[in-house]
Amino acid sequence: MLELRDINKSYSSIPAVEGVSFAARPGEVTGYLGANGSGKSTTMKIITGLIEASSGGVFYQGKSIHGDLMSFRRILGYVPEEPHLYMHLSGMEYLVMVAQLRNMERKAASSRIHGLLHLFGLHADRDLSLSSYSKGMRQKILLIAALMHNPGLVLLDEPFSGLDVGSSLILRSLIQELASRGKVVLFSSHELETVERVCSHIIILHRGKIVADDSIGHLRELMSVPTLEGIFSQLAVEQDSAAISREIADLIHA
Ligand SMILES: Nc1ncnc2c1ncn2[C@@H]1O[C@H](COP(=O)(O)OP(=O)(O)OP(=O)(O)O)[C@@H](O)[C@H]1O
Repeated sequence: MLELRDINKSYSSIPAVEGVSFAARPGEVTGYLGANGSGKSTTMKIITGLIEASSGGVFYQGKSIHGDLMSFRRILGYVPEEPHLYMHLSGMEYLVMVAQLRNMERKAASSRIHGLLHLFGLHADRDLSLSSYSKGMRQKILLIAALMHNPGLVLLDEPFSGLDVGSSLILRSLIQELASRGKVVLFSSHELETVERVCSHIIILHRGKIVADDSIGHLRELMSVPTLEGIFSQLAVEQDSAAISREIADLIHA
């Protein structure tokens, strides 16, 4: 189980996340939702140890991740929202480099990489440089890099970004398959329809604070709203979309 206990993070004394505590359990897909700037990526980076919380702790299987960050990272698979890829490398070279950094056995890693490239439809492009890949192709490389070592904890920050319909359908099923095999899966997305289909449990952040932590079914009942979009709008959307869109159209029309 992954647990966050009272996480606070400020940038130049401006709070980005405040008092964030939740648990993500094996076998469940936990959706992490919130408007732009609500603190989702900040939380994800704190879980990976990429940035440090101002206070609070992250625990995996009951132990602080900072006790042995290297071992924790070996069981972690992370797809970042804003990746830093080495664009001069080919897809294949990049994945081999990631496998080496993870100390994966060379032959086993190679056969796993070839297999995953085939399944993600990228095998024919494996020797092209990442700079020539489309956004969706790069996203698939990031997914392969995050999953090829069979991580126990899977963190996906906007994983559907750039994927076409067919690939999104595969990823949807894959996320559920990974959870059903006992992994802890935490994923953030703005695609509420996908979240509604895939997640057993959702957490909604609003301005850095958790405003919901429950199953979608229970939230529907509690709030008497039939859809996740309705729940999200009540808890985390403050503006009147129709009024703003009219103002934008008026402004450009003037
Ligand atoms: N490196 C940084 N320096 C200063 N402020 C930051 C930094 N990174 C994030 N923030 C601020 O922290 C807050 C939360 O940002 P974060 O990227 O976590 O939001 P998010 O929920 O992932 O948003 P989005 O949906 O747009 O990706 C925002 O107010 C943002 O401006």
